Amino acid sequence: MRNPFERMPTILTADELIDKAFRRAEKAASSFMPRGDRVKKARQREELRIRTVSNVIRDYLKKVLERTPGLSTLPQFYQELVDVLVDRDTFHKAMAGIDWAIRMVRELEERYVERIRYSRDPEEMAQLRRQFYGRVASVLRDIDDRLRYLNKAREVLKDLPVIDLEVPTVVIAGHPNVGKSTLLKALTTAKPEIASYPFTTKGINVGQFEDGYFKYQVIDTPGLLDRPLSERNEIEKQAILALKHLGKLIIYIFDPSEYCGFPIEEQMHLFEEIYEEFKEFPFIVVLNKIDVAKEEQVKKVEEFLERKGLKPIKISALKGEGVEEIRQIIIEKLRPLAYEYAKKKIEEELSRYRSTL
Ligand SMILES: Nc1nc2c(ncn2[C@@H]2O[C@H](COP(=O)(O)OP(=O)(O)OP(=O)(O)O)[C@@H](O)[C@H]2O)c(=O)[nH]1
Repeated sequence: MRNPFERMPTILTADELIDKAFRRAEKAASSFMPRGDRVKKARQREELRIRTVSNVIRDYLKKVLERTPGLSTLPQFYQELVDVLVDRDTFHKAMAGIDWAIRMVRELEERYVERIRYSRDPEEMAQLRRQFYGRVASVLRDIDDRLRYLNKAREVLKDLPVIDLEVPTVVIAGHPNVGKSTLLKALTTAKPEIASYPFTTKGINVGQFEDGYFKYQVIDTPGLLDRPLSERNEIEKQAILALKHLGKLIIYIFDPSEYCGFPIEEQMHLFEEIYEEFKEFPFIVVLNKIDVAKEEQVKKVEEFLERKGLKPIKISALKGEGVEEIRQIIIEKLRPLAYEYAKKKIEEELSRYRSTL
């Protein structure tokens, strides 16, 4: 899966598009060798200008429409993210405006070509063509606001994280410096990809691993699941909501050694918030940095978790200890889902194949 907005072209402003179309028309007219008498030549040349302007504008606007995904057709995860970044209503209006402009330009083209065909005076033809230019320019200026809006939307939307939505996904949570990215690196084979993420200044880390049959994806979203809820703004809250449509399993990491800079109590508090927020999800609770943590620190967290009926896995992500156990639990919990996803994908491919027969 790629970012659905990746194919959107840069959106030109009305004036840029007008310029482009008029320049192309002049170029076409200057290399054109019309035949016949003076009147015929003038007619052909003016008609060519009008057709070229109309084609350039309509082709470009059609490309914009084709390459802009319909918001409601996007997977839920992307819809949630899009809703915080752009206003759906304005976005739809912008698309409708473009559609309207395409039709208007086409109509003007037909109308003015016809009028030029009836004219016998080259001066009048040039005047009609200039009138056509003026009317087309005014149609485009009418939608200038919408074009500009769409371009701004594109700027943010093209930076949405590229996440494979057809692979079951594990989301890592925990305070900064507890070892989230170290564990992600240890779990996933490929070097984690740092996808940009418009909600935080840091990128989102994405890595995958395979169990021989299926793929699993692990992501770490710095800035989202590493701070108390009260510190998050609306946009971040919405981004967390989006994570709920993506994540199928949460790995929560504690650093009982407190080397991360957050006291155990604070870590417990954050855990409670995230545990509550994602209560419908299976959790794997991890105590990291076991190589440097003191026994009483480990015990303190263990007792806290025991009261909730949870048994943590003790690891050292840095030394790779316990990582394999986590991998096995992920596989055990997500394999049925991985199987479902794979089956769905094969069925889709089959039906696409059948439709080509
Ligand atoms: N001793 C020890 N250090 C570890 C272990 N795991 C991670 N660290 C160290 O802890 C520091 C923070 O690790 P990161 O993986 O960057 O932590 P993070 O949670 O991803 O941090 P943010 O990206 O800021 O959220 C690094 O210096 C790691 O080398 C471990 O098991 N033992």
